[in-house]
Amino acid sequence: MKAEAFVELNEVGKEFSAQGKTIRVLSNISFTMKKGEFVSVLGKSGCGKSTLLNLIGGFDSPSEGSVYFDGEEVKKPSRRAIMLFQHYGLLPWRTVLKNVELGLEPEKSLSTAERRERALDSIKLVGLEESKDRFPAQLSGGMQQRVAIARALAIRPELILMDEPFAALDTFNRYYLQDELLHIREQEKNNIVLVTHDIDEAIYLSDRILIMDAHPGRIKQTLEINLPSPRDRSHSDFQYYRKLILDSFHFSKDGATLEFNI
Ligand SMILES: Nc1ncnc2c1ncn2[C@@H]1O[C@H](COP(=O)(O)OP(=O)(O)OP(=O)(O)O)[C@@H](O)[C@H]1O
Repeated sequence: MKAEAFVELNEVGKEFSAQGKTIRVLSNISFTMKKGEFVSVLGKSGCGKSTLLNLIGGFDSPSEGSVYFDGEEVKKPSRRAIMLFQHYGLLPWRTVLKNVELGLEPEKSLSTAERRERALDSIKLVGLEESKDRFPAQLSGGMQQRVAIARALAIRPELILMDEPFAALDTFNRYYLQDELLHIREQEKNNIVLVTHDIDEAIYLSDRILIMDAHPGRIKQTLEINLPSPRDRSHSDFQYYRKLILDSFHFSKDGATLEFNI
C-alpha cells in the first residue's frame, strides 16, 4: 500500500462464468488515486469499466489482486463510497426532499431534524431548493440527476463512483451539470471516479484519464490533464488532449469530422 494512496488497485483481475464458459473481463489493473483526485475512465463498450467501478466500491470482488480504500482492503460496500448511475433511481411517489432523505434513512444516529437539515443542505448544493417539494415526474432529466447527486452528497461520501451519470442528458444540461460537479467537488473535496464515453467530459473534469483496452479490459494509457481550472472547452490545449485520446483509440483522420464520443 503506497503511503499517499487513497484508492489503490494492485494487479486486479476479474473473471465471470456464464453458461459454462469463463470470460476474463479485467486483467492486471494497477493504479492509485491520491486524496481529492478526479479520475475518469474512458474505453469502448464492454471493456470492463463498470466492472472496475463495482470492484472499487466493493459491490463485487476481484478474482485476483486487491483493492484498497483509505488503507483498508475493500471487502464490501461502504457508505464512504457511493455509486451514482445514469438512471437516477428516484422513487416517483416521494418528493425531492423525501428522495434525498431516503439516502440518510440507514443512519440511525441522525435525528429527524438532522436528517432534514442534511438533505436540505445538499439540495441547496445542487441548486434545487425551489423544487424540494416537487415529484420526480415534474422535473427535467437534468433536475432528476441533480436530485440523485444531492442524495449521494447527503451521505457525505469521500469517494463518488459515477457510471456515465450524464449520458442521458442533452449537451447543455450535461455542460451545466459538469460545472456543478466541479463546484461541488471544490467545496466537498470528494474523490471522484467517473466512467464515461464522452472524451470532452473526461478532459473537462479530470486530473487524470485512464484509457482502457478491451478483451480483456486493461489500462493501456494514463493521461495527466495539465490544464488550469476553470477549463475552457474551446482552448487549443483542449484540442491537444482530444487528439491524444483519439490517437489512442485510432480514430484520428486528417480532415475528418471528429466525433468526441466513443
Ligand atoms: N455479472 C456478470 N456476469 C457475466 N458477465 C458479466 C457480468 N458483468 C459484466 N459482464 C461482462 O463483462 C464485460 C464488461 O462489462 P462492463 O459492464 O464492465 O463493461 P463496460 O465497459 O462498462 O461497458 P459499457 O460501456 O457498455 O457500459 C461484458 O462482456 C459483460 O457482458
